[in-house]
Amino acid sequence: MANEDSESQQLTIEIQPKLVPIHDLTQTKWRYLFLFFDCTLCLGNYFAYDTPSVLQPEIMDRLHINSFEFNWFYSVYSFPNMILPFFGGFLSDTFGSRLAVFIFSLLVCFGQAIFALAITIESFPIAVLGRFIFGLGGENLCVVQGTILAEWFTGKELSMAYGMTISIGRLGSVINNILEPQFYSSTGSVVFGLWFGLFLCILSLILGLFLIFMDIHKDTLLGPSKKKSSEKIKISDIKSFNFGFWMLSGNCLVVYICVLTFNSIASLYFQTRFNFSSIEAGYFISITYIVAALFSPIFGILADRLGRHIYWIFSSALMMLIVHVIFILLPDCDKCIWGGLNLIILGMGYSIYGSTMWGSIPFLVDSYAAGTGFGIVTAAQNTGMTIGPIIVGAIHYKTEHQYGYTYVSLFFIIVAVIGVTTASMLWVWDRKNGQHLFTAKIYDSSRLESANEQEDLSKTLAIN
Ligand SMILES: C[C@H](NC(=O)[C@@H](N)CCCCN)C(=O)O
Repeated sequence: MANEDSESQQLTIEIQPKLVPIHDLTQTKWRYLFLFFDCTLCLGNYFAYDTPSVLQPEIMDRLHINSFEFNWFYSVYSFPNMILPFFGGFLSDTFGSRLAVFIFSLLVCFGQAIFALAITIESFPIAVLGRFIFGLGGENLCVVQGTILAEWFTGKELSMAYGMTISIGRLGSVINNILEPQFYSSTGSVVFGLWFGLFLCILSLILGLFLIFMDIHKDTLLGPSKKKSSEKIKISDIKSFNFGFWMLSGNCLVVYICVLTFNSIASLYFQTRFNFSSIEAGYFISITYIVAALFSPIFGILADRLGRHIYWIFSSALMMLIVHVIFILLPDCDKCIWGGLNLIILGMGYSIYGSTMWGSIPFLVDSYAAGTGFGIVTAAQNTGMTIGPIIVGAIHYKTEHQYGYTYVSLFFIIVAVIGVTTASMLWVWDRKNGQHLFTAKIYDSSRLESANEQEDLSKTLAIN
């Protein structure tokens, strides 16, 4: 009997630290419903962002604009976002992610409504204004999407969760590429597709409201937040962000150039080098996003299981380098598929990078500064998205007559080498500074404190 007693006591003591309060929704299956709402938050944005590029000749025709003017639709989106996501992330840390979700979702809808209206009434300046407002909301919404997710998913499922958001987002891009030309061919007008984009943005906003309600409910069940004043973000805190975080931001800037900037020129690239028609090239360039939509969650789950985020980041940066070296070595050919196969490697590298890089931010900044962290990395990404196409365009313009795409490929190789170098520097830094990117330890002092409190409680129970 005495023996049994001590056995049951031992059992209680062993289980105690693993017990979690059932009123913490982030520890229940409800978190997957939350993940669903989080994934759909940017769906409308991903879809509508890519619409002009799919309907470029038709929109240019309708508004009587040239390709330089058309590019304004993308520049006014990316250029302000070299800075804005930083403020968006800061706003989300200061006033809370829920208010930020609401405001940025409204801006996305408002911007897309203005853009669709402008194309309907054939006004170029109003269309530019619409894209600007759409951009104000769009990138910031994706910042909050990442920030709020880090509050619901801890280290062991974080990369899977980010992988899912990329998967659904890029699915939005692929659906746009497929649906928009169909809408155009069946209605004979670009207008229907643009209003459909608004419908998706409103749908994302409505599902976003469910996400807000779930988050409020989570906090109500947990009781009042015990955030100390020292845990509130101040602008000056940015100075104390560690070297690893800045390396990750620089790495994001260059690696995304290797994927997204390349993707933006890939249609013409495939038509020129491999002699495909624009429709065939369109199919090819979808490969990168289709692979990303399929594989991002899978690589995310693998990274969650195995940890070692820094290995994944390094290998994906290396894959970008391999892809662009293959492209420079590949001879021009008539309708050969090698370029398409190379895009599968690019899509794989992108899936690994997207799910593990964004998922690494909470391992490098304190949780109360997560929004600002996501904002800075997104601002870095948009800097790449703004300068990358300008440099590539200039190189192509100057060298295409004599050298075709050789110098453009060389540029991508140099950028990929910077990607591999920054990933290596991040690796070395991480080894010397707690190995957060190796063991997937959340960089969050408040959670560490509560873990210590729980440990103390279990020790007290064991003694009693
Ligand atoms: C996850 C990552 N996110 C982004 O690139 C964001 N800048 C949002 C882009 C949405 C379209 N404007 C990604 O998609 O890889």
